[in-house]
Amino acid sequence: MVTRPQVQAVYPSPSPDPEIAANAHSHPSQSFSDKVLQSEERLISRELKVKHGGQGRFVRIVEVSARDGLQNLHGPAVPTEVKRELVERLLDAGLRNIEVGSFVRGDWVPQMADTPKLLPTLPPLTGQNLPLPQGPPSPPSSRPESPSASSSTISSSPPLGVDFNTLRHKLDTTLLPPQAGEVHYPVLVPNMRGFDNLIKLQQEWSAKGGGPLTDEIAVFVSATEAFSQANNHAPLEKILSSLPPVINKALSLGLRVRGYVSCVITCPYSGPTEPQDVVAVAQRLLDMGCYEISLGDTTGEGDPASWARLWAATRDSGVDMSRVACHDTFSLALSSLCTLLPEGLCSIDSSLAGLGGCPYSPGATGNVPTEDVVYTLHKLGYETGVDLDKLVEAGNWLASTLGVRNESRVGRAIWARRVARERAAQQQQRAQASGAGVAGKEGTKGVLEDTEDGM
Ligand SMILES: CC(C)(COP(=O)([O-])OP(=O)([O-])OC[C@H]1O[C@@H](n2cnc3c(N)ncnc32)[C@H](O)[C@@H]1OP(=O)([O-])[O-])[C@@H](O)C(=O)NCCC(=O)NCCSC(=O)C[C@@](C)(O)CC(=O)[O-]
Repeated sequence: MVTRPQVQAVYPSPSPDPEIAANAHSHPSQSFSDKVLQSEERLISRELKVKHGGQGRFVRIVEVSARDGLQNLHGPAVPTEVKRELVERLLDAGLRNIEVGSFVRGDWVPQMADTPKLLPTLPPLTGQNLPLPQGPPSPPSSRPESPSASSSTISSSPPLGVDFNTLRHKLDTTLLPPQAGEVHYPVLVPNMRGFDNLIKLQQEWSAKGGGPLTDEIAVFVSATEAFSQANNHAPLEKILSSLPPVINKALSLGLRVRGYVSCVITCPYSGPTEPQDVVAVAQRLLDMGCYEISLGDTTGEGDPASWARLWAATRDSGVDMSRVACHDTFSLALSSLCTLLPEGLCSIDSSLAGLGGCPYSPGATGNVPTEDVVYTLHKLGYETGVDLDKLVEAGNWLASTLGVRNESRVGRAIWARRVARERAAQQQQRAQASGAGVAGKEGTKGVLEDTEDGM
């Protein structure tokens, strides 16, 4: 019998900079953002508009902070309202594939127990043609709207009241494929019981006139026997043979099914994983009807060499498995991703502010921070459809709200610069108001130079 491991909180809870915290709590469409929008200095990512290497190729981000990020947090349950705002902020930043929760046992993973409560509160799925941050207005959705649509409709007005078309920061949308605008809210489903709970919820919601709550489930399997026992509480073969009815039922109801394979590089209990074991499990999931497989480095021990080895094995199998979920435990996630990008990596699972970990992989940190991934991709000339500035705002808001450290170095750096600029602008205003314009300008110059030089 496998007992639930005692895992210490992964994140310390430092007191965030009060000024940063105050700004992080402000609504993105409110004064701080407005001021920044007016500032020529807003676009810290302006220098990213290079086109080399990636040649503008679109790389999809699957954002997992609301599920993988929160599932491991100890202490009081994160309020459903915070999760809802998180999803809205992610949508506002341009993310479209947002994993929002799990239908697992609430007593095993308490932070996911409110998933049935959360789903009906989210901006309704609009299916096709949700406007990208910079895209043209979309036609009205033909799908039925949820009862909450009047207060939270994203097809006609974006969730945070931001008119995307007025944003000065324009991403190069000409390079984004049409499906980049589609919203998906995948939810983790371990077994038929979990799937039945989802369907029951949908039926109750539909009876009230609500629309689809999700169009995607994700099933998860380990590449190793030991992790299957720890995570799914059953032997690997038993889990694999239990999934076809779940997947068939989901497909028959029009849901798409994503497959996760965990521990693709190493297992916290059995050591290095053989690439052929990963390929064998992934192949079974694909044969069952999963539309894609996310290869999960659960322990975060992957490096460019081990990923290259696995990549070669998946390629030799003749099956496309070019989607990965790297935890960043040993800080090599970005290096690994950069190695895989020229090899055809097309989708990356990542977590806002690097939030997360796995309850069954002691010491593992969260998925690689989304801010760091987006920054790197844009820098290398790939497109994501994501507004880095808004993402950074969301990451700082999330870390501050939860009282945890923001694990995104990009997020911290960009936010610090913005705070410094804001401070400088305030100093300048004060100096001008007091009639000391020249002195004020000199003071501002000093603040900006200090900040940029210091990073
Ligand atoms: C897998 C289970 C559900 C099996 O749970 P179990 O207890 O082994 O299931 P069981 O079949 O023995 O049933 C025992 C009781 O649980 C109930 N039950 C059974 N299933 C469910 C369900 N779905 N929801 C609610 N209740 C459920 C079931 O109905 C029964 O209740 P009773 O009849 O005695 O009253 C459990 O072990 C569990 O919840 N584990 C947590 C797994 C988890 O969430 N892990 C973290 C996510 S995976 C991950 O993070 C890795 C990933 C995906 O991110 C990739 C990567 O980065 O590596």
